[in-house]
Amino acid sequence: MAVQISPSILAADFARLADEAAAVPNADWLHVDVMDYHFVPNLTLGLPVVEALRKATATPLDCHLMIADPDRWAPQYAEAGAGSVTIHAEAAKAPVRTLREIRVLGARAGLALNPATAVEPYEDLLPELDMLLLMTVEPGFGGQKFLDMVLPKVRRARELVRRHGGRIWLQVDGGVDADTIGRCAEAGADVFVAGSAVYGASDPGAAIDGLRAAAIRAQG
Ligand SMILES: O=C(CO)[C@H](O)[C@H](O)COP(=O)(O)O
Repeated sequence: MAVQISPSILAADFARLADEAAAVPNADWLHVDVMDYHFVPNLTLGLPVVEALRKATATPLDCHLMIADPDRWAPQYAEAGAGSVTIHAEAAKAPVRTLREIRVLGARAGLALNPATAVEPYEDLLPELDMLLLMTVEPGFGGQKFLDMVLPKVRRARELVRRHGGRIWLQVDGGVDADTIGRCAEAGADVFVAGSAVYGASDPGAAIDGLRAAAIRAQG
């Protein structure tokens, strides 16, 4: 599995987002956390910022919608130029329709699960997905401690994905750093979101290289 690193701009300087995007030329994606004060107790950014970022960087945008009504808004993020749009299973009321709309609009379609949400009930949705995101913290804030309890679910998700042809990327998000990324990779994740571990480092590009090397080592 190819390792991909998606630095989260949640940990970047919001006053200098174009510069912060330019500081990670070796990133596979830029992870954009959209929060609405409803699905999570935090507020970040929305469509205008995604549209501006799209013009400011060639790095594809990996938009993670932590919002209460993803069925209404997700297609607009695809139209705004996001390369990937992920909706939460806990929030979506019509996930099949929404995931299909995301794909029709040319973006990759992702489904996110909170730490306490089991993956098995969503097996039938796998054909609609390009990526499954397993949260390794409760969504809402950067800088939280990685939840080891999610690792068995990462293993079970990898097995489900394997049974469905292995095409779907398996992303982990929250508390991913040089210490925890190896455990995630060993459990079967292949796309790694890292906020503090990248933008909290003195050299964000070097931090990405270090994370990528650690994940590849753990894959064996
Ligand atoms: O989705 C998120 C929080 O809801 C963030 O992407 C995530 O927490 C990344 O930040 P860090 O690497 O600092 O934990």
